[in-house]
This record gives sequence, structure tokens and C-alpha cells, in this order.
Amino acid sequence: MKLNERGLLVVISGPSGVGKGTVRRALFQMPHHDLVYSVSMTTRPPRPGEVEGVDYYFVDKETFLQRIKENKFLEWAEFVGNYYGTPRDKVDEQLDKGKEVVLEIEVEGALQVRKQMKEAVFIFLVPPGKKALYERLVSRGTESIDLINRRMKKAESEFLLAHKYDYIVVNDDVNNAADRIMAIIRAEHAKTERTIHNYIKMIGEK
Ligand SMILES: Nc1ncnc2c1ncn2[C@@H]1O[C@H](COP(=O)(O)OP(=O)(O)OP(=O)(O)O)[C@@H](O)[C@H]1O
Ligand SMILES: Nc1nc2c(ncn2[C@@H]2O[C@H](COP(=O)(O)O)[C@@H](O)[C@H]2O)c(=O)[nH]1
Repeated sequence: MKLNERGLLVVISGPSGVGKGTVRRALFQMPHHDLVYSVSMTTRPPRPGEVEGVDYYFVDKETFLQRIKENKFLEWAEFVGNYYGTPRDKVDEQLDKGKEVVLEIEVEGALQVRKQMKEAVFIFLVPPGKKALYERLVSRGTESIDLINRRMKKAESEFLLAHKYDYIVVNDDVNNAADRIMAIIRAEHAKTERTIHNYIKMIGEK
């Protein structure tokens, strides 16, 4: 019997280019997981190879602003000139099914979630160094040098908020980082089960 009916919300954030998407994909390739990825909505244009509904829901600014008015986002933020948000209904639906839902979002949005969902787990992914971060953004080749510099500048303020997270994971090696995140998810899961188990035991003894 599954003791905790509602799933765990797992928030992974960290500076642009640290490897959140890469590590998340490695995490989802691991066997025996019950994870679901929450696909975000954005006004950013698709990169070559990105697929609608898989990488993002790509919308125009007007549509995004309308969704904000309708309170359709669990969280949203403007990040270096574009809007990004987590559709609320899909997250709720999957958590209600007992799934572990993974959000891959920037820091401002993560802190909005923190205020609303005390039971979620917050993981901040860091690079082995700032030089490595810059090199990863350059090697990805998806942004101009001007945009890379703006993302690096944003990273400076994001690093200062790392202490607000439950865990800091270094992405030195993709598979190691994914292993660490999986260990965190399993430990958090066990913690919830233990608490509910104790509660049921206590009720049984009365
Ligand atoms: N551990 C690693 N070592 C070396 N390169 C890495 C590592 N992890 C990711 N990368 C590379 O760094 C680049 C950025 O990774 P990725 O796109 O996953 O970052 P991100 O944090 O999701 O970025 P963004 O927030 O901008 O979406 C990619 O080219 C990826 O292959
Ligand atoms: N607050 C939110 N941030 C999000 C969401 N989806 C993605 N992101 C983050 O935005 C930046 C830039 O993403 P990119 O795809 O343009 O490189 C990055 O940190 C993402 O993790 C979201 O729904 N909410």
C-alpha cells in the first residue's frame, strides 16, 4: 500500500547553462522511477530541435499575459527578456495521482513555489566554477555572446539565493549529479512515508 497518496514536488533550479535540462534527462533515464516532468510555457522562440509540448509550450506574449490574469500559473517569471511559467493544473493533476513532479525553473519562480508548497523539495544545481558555466553556455551555442553575458550576470544574483534551497548539488559530472538528485528524491519520499507510518501507528494505538 502506498502510504503517501499525494506525490512529491521536486524543484530543480540553478543558473542558466549549469546543466539542469541535461541532468534532468539523465534522471528520467534511470530505471524504476515515478517521475513526471512539468512542461513549462514560454514566450521564448523555440531553439532548433525543440519540440512543442515536449520542451515547452511556446506562446506569444499576449497569450502568456492572459494566462497570468487567469491565474493559470503555479509560478511565473520574466527571465532575460522572456516570460516562463509553470501551468498549475497539470502539476496538481499529477501530484493528485501520486506522481513525483519535477519542475526545472529559475530562482525567482522557485521561491514563489516555496511560499505556496511547504512540502516540496528544492534543489539548487551549481557548476564546478563560473568559468565552466560560461563555457557550457558558449558550447551549447544557442545564445549570442550578448545574451550569454546577460545570463551570466543574472547568475551572480541567483547564486546569492542558493541558501534558500534544501540541497545544493554540484553538476561536475552529469550522471553523478543525477544520482545525487535521485538519492535526495528517495530520501525525501522515505521521510514522508515514515511520518505517515508513525501517524497511522499512533492512531492504531489509541
Ligand atoms: N556536467 C557537465 N559537464 C559538461 N558539460 C555539461 C554538463 N552538464 C551540462 N553540460 C552542457 O552544458 C550546456 C548547458 O546545459 P543545459 O542546457 O542542460 O543547461 P540548463 O541549466 O538547462 O540551461 P538553461 O537554464 O539555459 O535552460 C549543454 O551544452 C550541456 O551539454
Ligand atoms: N520561473 C520559471 N523559469 C523557467 C520555467 N521554465 C524554464 N525556466 C527557466 O528559465 C531559464 C531560461 O530557460 P531557457 O530554456 O531559455 O534557457 C532557465 O533557468 C530555465 O530553467 C518556468 O516555468 N518558470
